[in-house]
Amino acid sequence: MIRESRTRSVVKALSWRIVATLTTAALVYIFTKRWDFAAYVGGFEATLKLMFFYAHERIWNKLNYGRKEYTPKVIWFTGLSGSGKSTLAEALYKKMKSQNFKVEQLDGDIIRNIFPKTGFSKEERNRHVRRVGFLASKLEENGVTVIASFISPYRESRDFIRSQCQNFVEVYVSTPLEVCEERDVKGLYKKARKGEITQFTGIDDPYEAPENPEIEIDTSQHTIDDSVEMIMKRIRKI
Ligand SMILES: Nc1ncnc2c1ncn2[C@@H]1O[C@H](COP(=O)(O)OS(=O)(=O)O)[C@@H](OP(=O)(O)O)[C@H]1O
Ligand SMILES: Nc1ncnc2c1ncn2[C@@H]1O[C@H](COP(=O)(O)OP(=O)(O)O)[C@@H](O)[C@H]1O
Repeated sequence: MIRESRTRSVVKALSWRIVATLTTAALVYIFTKRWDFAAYVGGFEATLKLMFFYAHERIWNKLNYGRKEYTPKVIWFTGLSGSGKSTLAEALYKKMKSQNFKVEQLDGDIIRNIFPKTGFSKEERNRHVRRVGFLASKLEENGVTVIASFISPYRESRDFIRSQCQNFVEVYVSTPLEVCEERDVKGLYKKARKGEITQFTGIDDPYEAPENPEIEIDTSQHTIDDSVEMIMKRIRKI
């Protein structure tokens, strides 16, 4: 959360005072043609209004009227490879960052590049997903909203993360397999079909779709911007 410091209030008060007092002094001079009057009125006005402005700012800082409290969340994108998880996560991250949310992004490919020995067996995927989920819950505990994008194909590991988090928002990116395969962003579906890679989610490895996700998006039906707007709208209510 961003708070106005006392110094910022003082600097704002000063800068505004200079502009406003010069205006007042100029008006007094225009009406009286007296530089001494203009200087006296300007001087008194500046001193009094500086004090009042500071007091006004500090009083408003104590009032909660018109302030909305935002609770941090773990926004978890799950879905097949190529479904659009990373694309949506990145767009949402940029949008939230631009609105000054305290937000962090975690992506399957990036984590796997850091820990390249992570495999794709059920045990390895579950271990990897639970580890990241635990980290996400710690970030959330400390006020950071986490945007995570992992295939996370098994319900048990997603449910584990849900149990660790205060506000878990499961976003099921339900783009059909045929569309993901058609996109084949990294050429992995082609390799999986040829048998050059095995245990590929959706081809020869399972994907357990969420039963009650907070949000479901099929990216073959919605643009990136619409999807991000949909998520933003939904998370404001959670
Ligand atoms: N066998 C197999 N199955 C699925 N995915 C594979 C596989 N081998 C490599 N890749 C690439 O690894 C990315 C998935 O990593 P994740 O950490 O998100 O997967 S998981 O949650 O542990 O299931 C995934 O990235 P995305 O396409 O962004 O999902 C693939 O590029
Ligand atoms: N509406 C959409 N939303 C998200 N991605 C889309 C959309 N339309 C086309 N795409 C494309 O689909 C691909 C999805 O890839 P990616 O985000 O890496 O998926 P994943 O992280 O699920 O593997 C990207 O090349 C993206 O540009």
